[in-house]
Amino acid sequence: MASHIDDYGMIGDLHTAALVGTDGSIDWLCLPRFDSPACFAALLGGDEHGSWVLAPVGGGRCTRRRYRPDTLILETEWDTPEGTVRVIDAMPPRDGAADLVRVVEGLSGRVPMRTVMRLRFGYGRIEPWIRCHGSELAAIAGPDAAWLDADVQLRVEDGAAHAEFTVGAGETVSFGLTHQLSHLDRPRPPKPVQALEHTEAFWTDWIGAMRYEGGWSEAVRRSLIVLKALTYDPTGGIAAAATTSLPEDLGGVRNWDYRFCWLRDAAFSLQALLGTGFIEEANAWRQWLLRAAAGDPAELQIMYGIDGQHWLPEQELDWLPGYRGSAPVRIGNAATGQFQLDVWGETLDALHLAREADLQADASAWDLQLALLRFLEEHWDDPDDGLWEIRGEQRHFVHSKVMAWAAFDRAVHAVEKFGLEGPVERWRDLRTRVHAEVCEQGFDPVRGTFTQFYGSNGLDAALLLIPQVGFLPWDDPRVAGTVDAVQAELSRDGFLMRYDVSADGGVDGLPGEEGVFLACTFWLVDALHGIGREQEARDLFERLLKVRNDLGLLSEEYDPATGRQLGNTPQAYSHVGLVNSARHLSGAHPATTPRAVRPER
Ligand SMILES: OC[C@H]1O[C@H](O[C@H]2O[C@H](CO)[C@@H](O)[C@H](O)[C@H]2O)[C@H](O)[C@@H](O)[C@@H]1O
Repeated sequence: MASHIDDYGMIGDLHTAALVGTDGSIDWLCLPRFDSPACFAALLGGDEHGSWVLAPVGGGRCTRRRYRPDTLILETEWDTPEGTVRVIDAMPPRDGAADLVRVVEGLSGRVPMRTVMRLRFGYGRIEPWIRCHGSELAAIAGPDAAWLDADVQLRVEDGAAHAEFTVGAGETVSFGLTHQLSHLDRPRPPKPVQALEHTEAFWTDWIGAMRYEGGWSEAVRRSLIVLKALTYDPTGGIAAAATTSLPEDLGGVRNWDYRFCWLRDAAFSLQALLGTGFIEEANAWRQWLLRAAAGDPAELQIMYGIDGQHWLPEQELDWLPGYRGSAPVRIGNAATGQFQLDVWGETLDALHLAREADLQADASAWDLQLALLRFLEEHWDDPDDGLWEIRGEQRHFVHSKVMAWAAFDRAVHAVEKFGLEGPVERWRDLRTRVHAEVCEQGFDPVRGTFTQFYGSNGLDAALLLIPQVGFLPWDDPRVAGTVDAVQAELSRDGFLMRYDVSADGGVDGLPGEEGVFLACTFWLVDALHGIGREQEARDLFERLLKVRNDLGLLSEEYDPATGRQLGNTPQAYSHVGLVNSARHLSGAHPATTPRAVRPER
């Protein structure tokens, strides 16, 4: 059975990521990219779907683990009756082919170890043809080929590579796995020790460019490393998470594929990266966006593949039973075809933020903005599916309209502040119209709160963003009323649901419940801080920090009843929330002045 979601640590090479359990088992790895088929898919099934165990013979949970400071190198240690042993796992930044290195270090005594590497390509379905000679193994099936080089003799049994060995204090035993497309030549095998040195230098150098001097620095650094690790380096596209189909409702059907780039999530990531000085990543994402969204603005999708791919059809993998029985397992995402009005606002806001942050001028960015605005002028008053991607009836979501307001507002500012050309009078009028409509139809004066959609009985956590985007000032009584109402109706043990799944007769059209949404709870931190309830904001932030696993990782959701994380992991949305809340609580420089804290690297 797969481990608890929060028992997994991530290693990655800026093209893909692997999840390593506290038991030393790698249960998830898609090769060669985040969105490729998995070759280790035990996360969504059992060992028969592919995994790689490297642990003491006695097995069990490790005694402790950590990332090497400021890196994505994972060190897992076991104290056993025979001695203490450490397994170091890393994926060196890609240099041609994908490498995964595992180095066993004896720390004391002599510890008997075992490894079983069961490669199953095609999401656990395809057993490769394996050849093994001594300490080398080659596996091939369809488009995939992989090679394992070990310091110990390997044997093949039951379609998997096995080895048993003993490691003494001061000794090391290394394993290097390389993947390549099967029609290409075998790449050079990794040299594990040099690979670790290279990986360490890469990450420490990268995070060394951070310009953030506020509180909770350790947690912020870790979250930024996660955001970087979820970025597909060749294109700058940012994956929403490293996994598919980890359930929002354990045992339920709310299982989705997050290995794609949502414009919304990426726009939030951009705020966090710009706000901490990472200009290059912001620039790369903008270029990704300009390529992905090129074409007819009416065809703008809410998400694309990490390379800008448009077609992401949703399919169910019926041979995988799902994480602890949470079926179906889905790949692709039908939300791609949805109309989510807020995405125009978030995209235009992100491009505006980039311009304010002085990112190298790019004329095509303004051309894209103009095209998006032309579409928005015609469609801002259409009902949509909203940012929660409901699969029920389309509605006039308040958050969507607020983001349409933000889009017109940023357009007006672009003309006023940067002298760009556009129909500014028309945008000013639209800005006023949208604002008036939202205040009239999206606000319930009896309850003193904005509502989830026009005429709704329900609320949603996205209403907390109203003052953040500048739609109303923090001291407006309607803001305080909304914060109170959202907190009262959507809190579970102090954490926030994104909406009440039962309100308005089941707004999302899906069966089952779900956990509290971590990004939304960070928004509550920001809202409490914004309306002056400082201590409450800090206390909630501290509680959220405790939800992180021992490695500082957050998935999408959390179940306060079991104290376990839920949903895809690690999730950019949640880590962005952490970084932005830390920045807000620290009074750090706004995202628009990233160079203000320290000079550029
Ligand atoms: O449960 C409903 C929806 O859940 C997913 O969407 C959520 O994740 C997205 C990526 O982080 C985020 O942008 C969105 O706001 C979230 O609601 C899922 O991808 C959808 O298909 C699903 O309908």
